[in-house]
Amino acid sequence: MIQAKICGVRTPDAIAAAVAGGARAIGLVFFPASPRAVDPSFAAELARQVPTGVQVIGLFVDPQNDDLERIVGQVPLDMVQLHGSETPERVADVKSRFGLPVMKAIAIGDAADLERARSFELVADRLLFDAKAPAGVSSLPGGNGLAFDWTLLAGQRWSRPWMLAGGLNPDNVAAAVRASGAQAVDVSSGVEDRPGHKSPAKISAFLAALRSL
Ligand SMILES: O=C(O)c1ccccc1NCC(=O)[C@H](O)[C@H](O)COP(=O)(O)O
Repeated sequence: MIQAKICGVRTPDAIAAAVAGGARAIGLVFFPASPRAVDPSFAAELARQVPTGVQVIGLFVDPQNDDLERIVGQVPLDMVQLHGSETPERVADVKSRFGLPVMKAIAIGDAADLERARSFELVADRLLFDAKAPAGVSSLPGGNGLAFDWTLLAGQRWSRPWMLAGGLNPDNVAAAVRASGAQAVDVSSGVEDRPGHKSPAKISAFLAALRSL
């Protein structure tokens, strides 16, 4: 089955639906401006409900070291996701300071953005290709429910595992996988009833669509 990460989870029933449907990772958002943000003590409770074998990934946007230290010390994370304007050097720094693998999110609009992504290929443990945030409309660099041209990824070879994200939902994820060649996908708003409110039914439908591939 294509691997799936359900991002921006804030409730035990969303975790249960993700795990039951075969998700390989859940994402906890530590970006205060997000409607999906969780505080670290609650995040630690949620993380403890995630069974071994399902990764818990902490999402940060241009984090300060003291914020990372506080959260990584409190929440049992398997991986850090950097979703801001972090450089390759900063990715390497976070990896060595905190001893956790790092997934770097890269906003894709055109082929030039894929070339930019190459600079992270040897330093990040995983890459996540997401749509660009709409200029002047959203203050969030991710979780905007927007897709990019999936065919930009077709035929590209990467030395690190990568995930496709951006505007995926139960109705389009199969087409997105076919068009991009993705072996792993990430979803947030496409499995919500409204921003920050995950729908267990939509999570189940999303994962069922992947199982049918
Ligand atoms: O989800 C958020 O609120 C968020 C906030 C700030 C930075 C990144 C954020 N989400 C990142 C993700 O990994 C999302 O799953 C990804 O952007 C796809 O989102 P969507 O298009 O809503 O499925």
